[in-house]
Amino acid sequence: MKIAIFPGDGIGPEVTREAVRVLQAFDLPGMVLFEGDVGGAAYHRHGHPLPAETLEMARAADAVLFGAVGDPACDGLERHLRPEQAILGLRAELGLFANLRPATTFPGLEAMSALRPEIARAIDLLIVRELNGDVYFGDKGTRTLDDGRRQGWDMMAYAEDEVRRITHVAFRAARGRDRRLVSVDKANVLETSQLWRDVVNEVAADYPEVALEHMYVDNAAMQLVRDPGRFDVVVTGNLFGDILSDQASMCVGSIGLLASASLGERRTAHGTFGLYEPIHGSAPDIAGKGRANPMATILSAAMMLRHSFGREAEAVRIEAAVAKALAEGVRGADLGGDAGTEAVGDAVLERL
Ligand SMILES: NC(=O)C1=CN([C@@H]2O[C@H](COP(=O)(O)OP(=O)(O)OC[C@H]3O[C@@H](n4cnc5c(N)ncnc54)[C@H](O)[C@@H]3O)[C@@H](O)[C@H]2O)C=CC1
Ligand SMILES: CC(C)CC(=O)C(=O)O
Ligand SMILES: [Mg+2]
Repeated sequence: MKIAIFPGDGIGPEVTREAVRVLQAFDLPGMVLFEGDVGGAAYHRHGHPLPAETLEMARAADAVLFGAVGDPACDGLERHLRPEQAILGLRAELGLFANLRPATTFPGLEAMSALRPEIARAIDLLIVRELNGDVYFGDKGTRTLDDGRRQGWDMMAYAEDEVRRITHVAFRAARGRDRRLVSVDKANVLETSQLWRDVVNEVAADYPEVALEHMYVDNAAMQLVRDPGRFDVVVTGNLFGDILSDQASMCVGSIGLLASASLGERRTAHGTFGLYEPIHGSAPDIAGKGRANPMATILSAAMMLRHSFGREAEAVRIEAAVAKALAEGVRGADLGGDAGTEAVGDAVLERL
């Protein structure tokens, strides 16, 4: 059980610390943790956001626990040196194409949702976001047009095999849940999306037991707040999945609650190699204040135990402890309370 810990920037180290405490509480046989530099922290120490030794560390591990990257002091750097390149680079280099982002209502937390409690109560969805393609990884640049105006451009593209493999992941997930899949695209405008839709329809033939629906992303954003209960599994591209998952977090109550698993094809002794991280970023506005909610990272550690180590029982214990803490009124500042990062970690540990 080799776990690479990459805390990163801003609140990354604060929330990762609490998740590590939870992992260590199980005292699992053979669990080894080693820590590496990523993001702005790595740039300041090594001159690069994803140093070669960090990437090697990830390759040598069975799983990676990732905090967050992003440092306003680095916003002026050339793009390839910016902190965000660390997470993009890890996702690409490690072939982590499937990003699972579950969003489920916690009993007792309905009033914290940005939606009305009776609407929030029904949320139990899984966003399956493609993570290795789309406009995030296309060629990009800025150029000067003939008339002297500057133009920024980013290439959006998906190859059919990229769509096919993430669609299979989503259908398999739907098969194990409520057998409803919504594919989100913008096929009325984008060629990338038309191909996406065509390939999803082709793959659907293998899963007749799953009800498939296509939805344009603008409508999906609206439906997500109108009636989130209508969604079971959502499959979508990198950009749309990024945006919709932040939105889903506020339907649940806070971005500090949503975990994620990024998986590829590499197998470990007990599951799939993966990178596990909260869906939020480095939150520079609250960094260093001990106010970040570590629950999303703690729940990401639970996903790690489940997907990379086959430790379902321990994963369920963590998820139950978080749910219990929330049900018993433990609230970070993001949920209108005054429990600090460490106090939230303590509350989860006490309920394990
Ligand atoms: N995977 C990653 O490492 C990601 C990195 N980023 C980076 O993070 C930096 C900040 O980006 P933002 O757009 O501000 O997004 P963000 O997710 O870091 O923060 C958005 C808002 O949510 C709050 N927030 C986030 N996590 C929280 C938590 N655990 N507890 C309580 N409040 C929390 C923040 O205080 C802020 O007000 C940028 O450099 C961005 O590129 C953003 C998203 C993902
Ligand atoms: C920082 C970005 C590269 C990605 C992002 O916002 C995310 O994965 O949620
Ligand atoms: Mg995001």
